[in-house]
Amino acid sequence: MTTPTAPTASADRPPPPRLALRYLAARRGALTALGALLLLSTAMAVVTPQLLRRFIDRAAESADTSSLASLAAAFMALAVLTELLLVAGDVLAARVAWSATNELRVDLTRHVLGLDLAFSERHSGGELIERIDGDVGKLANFFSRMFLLIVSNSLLLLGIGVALAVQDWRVGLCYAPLVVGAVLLLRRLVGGAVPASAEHRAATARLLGHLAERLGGLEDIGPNGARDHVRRGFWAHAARLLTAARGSAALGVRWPAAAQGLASFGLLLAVLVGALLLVSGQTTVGGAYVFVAYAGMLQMPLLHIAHQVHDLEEALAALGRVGELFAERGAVPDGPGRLRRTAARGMAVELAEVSFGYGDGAFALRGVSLRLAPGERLAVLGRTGAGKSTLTKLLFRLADPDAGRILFDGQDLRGLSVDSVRRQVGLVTQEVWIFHATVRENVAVFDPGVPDEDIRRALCEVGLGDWLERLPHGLDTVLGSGGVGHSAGEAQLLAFARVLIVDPGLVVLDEASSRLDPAGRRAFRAAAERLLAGRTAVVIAHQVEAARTADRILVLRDGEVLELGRREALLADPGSEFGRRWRAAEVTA
Ligand SMILES: Nc1ncnc2c1ncn2[C@@H]1O[C@H](COP(=O)(O)OP(=O)(O)OP(=O)(O)O)[C@@H](O)[C@H]1O
Repeated sequence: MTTPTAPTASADRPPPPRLALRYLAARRGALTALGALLLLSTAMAVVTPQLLRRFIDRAAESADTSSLASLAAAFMALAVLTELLLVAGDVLAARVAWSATNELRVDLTRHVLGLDLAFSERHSGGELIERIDGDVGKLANFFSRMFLLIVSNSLLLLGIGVALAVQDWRVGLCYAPLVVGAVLLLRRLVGGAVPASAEHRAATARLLGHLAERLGGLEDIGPNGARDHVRRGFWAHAARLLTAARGSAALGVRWPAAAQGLASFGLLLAVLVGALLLVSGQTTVGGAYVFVAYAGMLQMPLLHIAHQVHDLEEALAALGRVGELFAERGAVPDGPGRLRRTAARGMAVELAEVSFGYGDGAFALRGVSLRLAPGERLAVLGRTGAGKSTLTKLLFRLADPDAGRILFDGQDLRGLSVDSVRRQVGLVTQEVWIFHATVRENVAVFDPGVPDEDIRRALCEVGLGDWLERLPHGLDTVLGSGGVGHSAGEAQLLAFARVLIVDPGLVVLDEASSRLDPAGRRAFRAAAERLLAGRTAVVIAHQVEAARTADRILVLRDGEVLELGRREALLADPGSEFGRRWRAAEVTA
């Protein structure tokens, strides 16, 4: 049986390096320019102490002031140029980082939006925000200059070593093991901090997920006295986050401290060696200065390399998580075709021996067969758990049947793209999501191609004409949190207007009016009549009253068809369950 709730990671997930290459390759030009800038500033960092050395030695030899002045001018020009290169590098790196991470965020968001209900049931909103924004944010440095910094700082270390060895091979000899030892030690310390930092991020994601979920249910939490429980949950998550953050911070400071210690040790060594060589007359004051200057410069590339390696490990972990998210597939595979409607208004709908289960061994629907001609209206009744919403999910192609077929206008849904099917099914449930956006955007669902006239007409048709008139800025009025409020009934009618704009071949109303009061239900019914007129429709309800205008009735029990037939025929049948419930409800047809 199909398991729409099971994770559906697939084997065609792009491995992290390939995923990264896709975004890096698109920025080849900027990255090459950035590499050139970094190389140039590295070369300048190695050359600068040599200029100073000459200056000091010439000054000690009491050389003429004009050559000293030109050396000083060259030094200043080099310093200014170095700063300019740094600024240009920062600007370029920020651009690359922003454009690459934003592109990745957009791609990820689009991918997540294309996934199905089962996916959103498995992941809380807070967790997804952390993955789409938090994990991707970790990649900013990776995309812009992580590798370039590792390379340029390694080159700087090499350049310092070569410059020292050229000047005095004995100093060069001391330098090499010091640097190799430092890099190995830092590598160990940095590696040790990575699991703690991963736990820190995971604890953050859990807290955000918890908060988002509880905030979503705020309306139910207050009246039901669950505030203390929510507060305790928050403290428990926050306490775990604090422990993880402390652990990560404690390990995170070890390697910068070690790098600083090593650099100080190198500086001390350089001062000693420089003093010894100077006193023994084997080097000049300028030469001794260069030893000390290069030793002082050691700390920066060591810290940078350690930092970048740390970031690289975090970035690879983040890339792995991003890759996992990209690998999520909907429970329903796309078919090769696109749904074609054969009539202008409603579609013909057919279910042939449809069975479906949620993977727990039980059937939610079993052997359901029915046919609806274009424009026919079916009311689906049944007790709780009878399989009504499961039928909705299959019609909206949130899942495919385990056995049997569903056909729209004679086309098997399995052979069609999911998107083309969902475009032809207008689904309204009791949960209507009103976006914090204008009325126009809410009705057209952000499609800028929908003319205002169509939006106004749709709103009037569902009975929201007067409501629109009263809005302070008409279609430009912002709804949702912080904007103009709306009732549950108005939200339902807005959902109807959305369906009218899309003009689907099948409309499914799933318990859509169950939260409304009698007045709201009357407005709903009137709007539903206008919406459903001439369209094929499936109306799912607990209340038998919803079958008042239906052509056909389907009564489900434990996933199986208990009764199916034309409404009048069932009403005329004294043994009909639907007829019995209809009479019990004293509804007049
Ligand atoms: N996501 C799910 N995972 C596992 N089982 C599910 C899931 N959704 C529904 N079921 C089970 O499938 C069966 C049919 O459920 P369905 O939601 O279709 O019933 P329903 O008629 O719509 O009920 P209600 O009127 O209460 O909404 C029930 O036994 C239910 O427990």
